[in-house]
Amino acid sequence: MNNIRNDHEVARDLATEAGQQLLKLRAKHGFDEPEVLRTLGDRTSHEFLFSALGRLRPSDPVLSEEGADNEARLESQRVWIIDPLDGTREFSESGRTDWAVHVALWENGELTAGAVALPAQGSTLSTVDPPWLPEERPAGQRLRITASRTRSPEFVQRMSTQLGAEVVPMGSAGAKICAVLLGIADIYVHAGGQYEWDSAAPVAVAREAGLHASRIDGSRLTYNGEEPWLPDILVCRPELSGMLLASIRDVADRDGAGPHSGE
Ligand SMILES: Nc1ncnc2c1ncn2[C@@H]1O[C@H](COP(=O)(O)O)[C@@H](OP(=O)(O)O)[C@H]1O
Ligand SMILES: [Mg+2]
Repeated sequence: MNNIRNDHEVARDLATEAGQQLLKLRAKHGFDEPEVLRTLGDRTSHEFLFSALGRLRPSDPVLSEEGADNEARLESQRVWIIDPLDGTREFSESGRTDWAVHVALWENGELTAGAVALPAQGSTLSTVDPPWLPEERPAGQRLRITASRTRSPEFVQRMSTQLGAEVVPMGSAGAKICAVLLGIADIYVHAGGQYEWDSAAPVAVAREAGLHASRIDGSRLTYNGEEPWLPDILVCRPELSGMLLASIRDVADRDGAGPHSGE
């Protein structure tokens, strides 16, 4: 890690290294005991990231899915928000590549750096060099909405019918936001529950690349709150956001689900 120069590179290198450790763990343990593999994966990655950040950025508190909350973060101007293993369920299933490691930096109210490692896809997307978004979607292509494989909001099906869109089920918030960044999907929508660490790093990269990222009522995603609960999110190409927010209002209100039904 001699080449670390700035926060963007710290995020990228640590997420990538944690991902390598997770790949080794999968290779060593196999998939016969998924519960054991999940627990080991969460713990190994958390311990690596927590101790590396403690060494490289000793003054910065860390908010982690796997760590006890550190109240110092509420007074700090810099906080690392990490999800050591996003898509834990998929990590423990043989052959799946939709799981990720998230490392983000929050400074004075904004996400300023972030990286999402997709170890089983052999890549890390980060604010060092965010992916380039094509200026336009290919003409005539059907919209593709990626949503949770296992906890997709009820309104996604109605939304896809209304928009004539295809639904692409996938695990991990990070993998889904990367799918939008890589042009595999056009939209990621989630509602009903999530935490800051599930979206902080991928949202940092998505914003840097020029994507829209907001709550599903169009309001700001805010991080390092007293409660790290951030239950819904929309990520998409910027020119789609107005139309999608209107569609969500329409389909989510129809059954009384409302944009913030998960809170
Ligand atoms: N209703 C809910 N409540 C809390 N967390 C949720 C949730 N739905 C999804 N998540 C979290 O969001 C991440 C992506 O979910 P999904 O794969 O279903 O899209 C997962 O993170 P972890 O894998 O880190 O636990 C999952 O736990
Ligand atoms: Mg997560």
